[in-house]
Amino acid sequence: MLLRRVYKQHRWLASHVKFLSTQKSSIDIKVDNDGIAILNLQRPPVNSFSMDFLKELSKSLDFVENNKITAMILTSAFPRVFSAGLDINEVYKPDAVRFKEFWTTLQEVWMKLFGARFITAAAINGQSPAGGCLMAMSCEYRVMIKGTFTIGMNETSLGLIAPTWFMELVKNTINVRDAEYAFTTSRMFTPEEALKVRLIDEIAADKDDAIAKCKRFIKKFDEITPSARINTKMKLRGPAIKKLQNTRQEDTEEIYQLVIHPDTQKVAIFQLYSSPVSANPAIITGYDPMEVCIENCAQCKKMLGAWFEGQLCAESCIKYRGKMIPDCENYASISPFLNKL
Ligand SMILES: CC/C=C\C/C=C\C/C=C\C/C=C/C(=O)SCCNC(=O)CCNC(=O)[C@H](O)C(C)(C)COP(=O)(O)OP(=O)(O)OC[C@H]1O[C@@H](n2cnc3c(N)ncnc32)[C@H](O)[C@@H]1OP(=O)(O)O
Repeated sequence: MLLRRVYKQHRWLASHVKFLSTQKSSIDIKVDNDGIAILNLQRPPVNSFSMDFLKELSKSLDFVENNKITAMILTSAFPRVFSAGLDINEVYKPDAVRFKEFWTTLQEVWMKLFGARFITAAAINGQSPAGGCLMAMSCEYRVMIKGTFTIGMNETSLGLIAPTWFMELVKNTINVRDAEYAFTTSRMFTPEEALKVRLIDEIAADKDDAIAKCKRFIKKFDEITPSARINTKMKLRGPAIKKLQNTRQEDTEEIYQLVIHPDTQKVAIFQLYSSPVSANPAIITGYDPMEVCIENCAQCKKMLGAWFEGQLCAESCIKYRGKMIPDCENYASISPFLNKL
């Protein structure tokens, strides 16, 4: 078998991957007996893409490429989340220089993953919104585990517009009508729904089964001449990569302008302060009533959970420019946002 022969050549890799699998590493790489690299993403808590994480991912992809490993499976070490997409901390009040470096790194990682010469598959073992979905979509095959998890492009709900190259990728994977509907409405798909529109290729019972199904896909190439596979993939994917290569600066500038827009920032702050750990009004830098208002909404959401309509509260902060700040312990001030569960 072709893959077995390749594995023999790369048996030594098992002992050489340690440098990428130190305790500090956010990506654990293991090369299995068939010579397939399994990348377990393990950046707590939700594998969100920070600049450092993207750089590590970039190095990991180089490692797979440079060692002529035939195939790679991307998965998550966490039981409920594949990846939460962009790290909100990179989006909230961004420094222009850092953000542009961040986005350039993201473009680079995407081009490496999408244009990888090795076979790529994603074992999606948990939630996969926005950037998490893009990462999976950039692979050649997707298997998602059944359960209450969802996958999709929820950028518009955050006030963001997905980059053109992501839209093109989705349009080339599912049909244009489904893509437009999903992008504009921020629709999140259950595994069954995702399979129906071909956003994913298979559903698995659990992570092991998802990896086994990815391997079954990879095995199909045992019977195919490697150069024919690679050149075909490059012919199909090359134009999209070239297009981004020619427009990288405009793409970065466009996203930066979008990210610093006040409406996007309000959503970003709501997401950030929705965390029980970081919800701390004392952290506020300067007194912006709208900012205080949104932080309080996040605080109340954490206290009251499903009873409280956090997003509605945040929208009201924006609408009334922070003139009516909710106090979680004052029923009158929060009653418009309490639902009737
Ligand atoms: C190869 C190319 C690779 C990548 C391409 C990437 C992007 C480029 C393309 C398109 C644009 C993309 C835009 C985005 O990705 S914007 C980000 C969109 N993400 C979200 O909206 C996800 C928000 N999070 C959630 O919905 C849930 O957290 C999630 C379903 C992921 C998990 O829910 P769960 O109930 O299990 O956990 P939580 O209590 O909600 O969260 C735990 C913990 O994690 C923190 N968290 C969650 N999401 C993020 C994030 N995106 N960034 C940073 N931190 C995040 C959350 O605050 C909690 O923190 P703590 O309370 O401190 O534990």
